[in-house]
Amino acid sequence: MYQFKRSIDLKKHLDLVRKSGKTIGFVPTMGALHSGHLSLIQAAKKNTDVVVCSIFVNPTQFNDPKDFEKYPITIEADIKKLNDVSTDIVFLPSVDEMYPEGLSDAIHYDFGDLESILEGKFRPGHFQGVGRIVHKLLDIVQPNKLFMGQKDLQQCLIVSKLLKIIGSSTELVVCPTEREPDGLAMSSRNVRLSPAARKTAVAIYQALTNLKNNFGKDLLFMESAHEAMDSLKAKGFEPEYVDILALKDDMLHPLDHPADDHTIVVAAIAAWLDGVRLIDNMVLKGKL
Ligand SMILES: Nc1ncnc2c1ncn2[C@@H]1O[C@H](COP(=O)(O)OP(=O)(O)OP(=O)(O)O)[C@@H](O)[C@H]1O
Ligand SMILES: CC(C)(CO)[C@@H](O)C(=O)[O-]
Ligand code: BAL
Repeated sequence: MYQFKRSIDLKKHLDLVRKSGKTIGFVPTMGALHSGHLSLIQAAKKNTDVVVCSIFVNPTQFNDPKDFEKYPITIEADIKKLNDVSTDIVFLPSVDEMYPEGLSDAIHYDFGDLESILEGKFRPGHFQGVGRIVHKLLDIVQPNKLFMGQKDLQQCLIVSKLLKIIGSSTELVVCPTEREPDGLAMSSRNVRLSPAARKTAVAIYQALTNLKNNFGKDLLFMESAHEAMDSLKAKGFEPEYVDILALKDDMLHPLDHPADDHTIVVAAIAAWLDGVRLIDNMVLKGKL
């Protein structure tokens, strides 16, 4: 596996890859890799010739400095895991490499209403930071396909919008959420849960599954969401949102009327447990 720290070196290498007629798949990550990340690498390997994974804990997308400080870093183990699944290239830039202009000097992306709901509402500035770093990484890697996880569904929609804003021809491939055997969505932040909280954490998945099983049985979406919120609170969570939404035209809309046959319906949850913020979502109706 090739390792690059400088974008100029990675760019030169990828120019040669492109000249040889090979396609490039890209999996951006913040490291602390788990099987969810590795499933993205596998999808990229299936669909493209040369797979690039980046590991960069991007400071500009953290609205909470404590979250940034505590973000798990396991570089040696990450490199081993990437090697084990025969990743072609890992890109490990420094903050100075990615932000020579400094952290505060940012351009603004117009993501519209998508930026002010769900994650955007509770993590102000988060998606501007995601847009800024993904834009930079895309300029360096120029992949044919970009692989991202459904666990961060809103992030996928933001990146889809970013690709349009910057006129990129890269295709976004959204991959399914990998789960632990009990159903908890794999996430780098799970390692920060105490053993007791780790057991409780599965309630998020259970709440989503309940919403899915009950969807369509009545028209009381709001009530179902409130019940899910209350049951999470009773188990010791501090939920930020439990929302049921319609996915249309790369936008999530509040579902305030019965969904027609073509509408994709999604439930999304964010909740704090044991000082860790967990997110997950599930399609209740239709297919992404
Ligand atoms: N369980 C999962 N299944 C599939 N893809 C995932 C999963 N978890 C994360 N990803 C995807 O991996 C990519 C990198 O995500 P990231 O490095 O932030 O990991 P993470 O586990 O989501 O971390 P955290 O949940 O702590 O933010 C993103 O596209 C993300 O959606
Ligand atoms: C896309 C990303 C790598 C940008 O830093 C990050 O938000 C993530 O890991 O999901
Ligand atoms: N997995 C999305 C990136 C973040 O939580 O900052």
